[in-house]
Amino acid sequence: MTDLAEPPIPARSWAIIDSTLREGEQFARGNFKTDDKIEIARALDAFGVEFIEVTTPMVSDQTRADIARLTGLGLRAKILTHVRCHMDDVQRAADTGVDGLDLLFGTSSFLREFSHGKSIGQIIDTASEVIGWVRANHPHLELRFSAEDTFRSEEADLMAVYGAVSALGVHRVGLADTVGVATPRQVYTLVREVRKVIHAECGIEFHGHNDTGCAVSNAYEAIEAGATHIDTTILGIGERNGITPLGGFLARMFTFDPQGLIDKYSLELLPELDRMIARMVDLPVPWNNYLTGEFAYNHKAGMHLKAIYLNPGAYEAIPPGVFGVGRRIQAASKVTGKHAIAYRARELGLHYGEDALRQVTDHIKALAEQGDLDDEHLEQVLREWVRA
Ligand SMILES: CC(=O)SCCNC(=O)CCNC(=O)[C@H](O)C(C)(C)COP(=O)(O)OP(=O)(O)OC[C@H]1O[C@@H](n2cnc3c(N)ncnc32)[C@H](O)[C@@H]1OP(=O)(O)O
Ligand SMILES: O=C(O)CCC(=O)C(=O)O
Ligand SMILES: [Mg+2]
Repeated sequence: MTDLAEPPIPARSWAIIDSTLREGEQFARGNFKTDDKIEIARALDAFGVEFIEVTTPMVSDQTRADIARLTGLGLRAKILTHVRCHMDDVQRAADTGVDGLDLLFGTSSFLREFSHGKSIGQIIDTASEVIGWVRANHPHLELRFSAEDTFRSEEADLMAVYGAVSALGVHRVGLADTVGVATPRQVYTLVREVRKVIHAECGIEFHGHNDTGCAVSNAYEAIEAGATHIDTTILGIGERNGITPLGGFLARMFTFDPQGLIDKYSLELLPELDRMIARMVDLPVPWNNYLTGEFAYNHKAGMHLKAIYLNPGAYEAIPPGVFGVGRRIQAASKVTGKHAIAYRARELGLHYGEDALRQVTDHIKALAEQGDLDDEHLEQVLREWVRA
């Protein structure tokens, strides 16, 4: 028999930059107050993300004060602020107590024409002034430079910009799929190309929007190609329909390196994180959310249920308990089968012969044609059938 499973990829070293407190503030319903920000930062820290990205202090005095509160919490996670590659912004950001600055400058023709109006040469000149100033005056700060709208930028422009900022000594470069247009193959190829023009210790960060549904797979391909940092937000909140969700990304990575993830993160806290953000943005956790959605571990069809009772791994790629969630068995539907009914009956201390089991199963399937039965109704039918 042919084994269709891909061989596991070797464990790679990567870290999460959670941007719920930056990209998440750009979500339609994201407007976090000081206490919310503290709650989010503490929860992310308890979960174990390595970095927390916060909004630029240029937004307002309140935002600046909030950043100072967050940096004073003594969290284990490093706090980064996301700022334009501009002297005013970095001067304002440098003394907020953050561990690093995530600089960005749009390099696509869209952003060069309609956003900041600078040429590639001017971008490199400004980057050298800004990076030079930070390195001279705040050498402890971790520096990242990202070419916003990377995947609609010219490759030659990108290589010139990344090569220049790497030579100026940034710790990481960022590739941003700002409008969510990149394919996994494009991400893989570009990360490999960028690696060739940056210094050996320079990290590569990937930030992917989900407009075309590729945010998780693009993050995965970035890592495959050698990226070292992935941007996420809780529930994927962000501009438009958001970015790589923390839970979805971890689900993807768990299948390759379960123990690595268990060692690095408090995975069982994920449902609390998702519920916390759902509460703050006043929306439900989506029913089909990765791992924590209401039906993410619902099992219904008879063929599935037979196998699930014997070994849940038969129809689950990831054990739910690791992520602090439970499975739901929906035995009383028209798509159920005799094994599921027998199992539920045994749980209730009821036993049927083969014929009776077939009959009660068919009866339940017929009843369910009018709508699925809840567990109480199923129990009632099973008990009455035994008496009958
Ligand atoms: C894809 C992303 O998510 S990028 C991150 C987006 N984040 C934010 O916008 C953070 C929140 N933003 C804000 O609070 C405000 O936009 C501020 C404080 C940054 C700027 O506010 P304003 O001065 O009122 O400008 P406004 O927002 O209307 O326009 C953006 C300005 O940034 C400039 N700009 C855009 N990108 C860059 C860049 N990488 N470096 C320098 N300047 C830039 C634009 O040219 C424009 O300035 P201009 O009016 O001098 O041409
Ligand atoms: O700074 C970055 O790398 C990402 C900025 C951003 O949010 C985007 O391009 O979508
Ligand atoms: Mg973004």
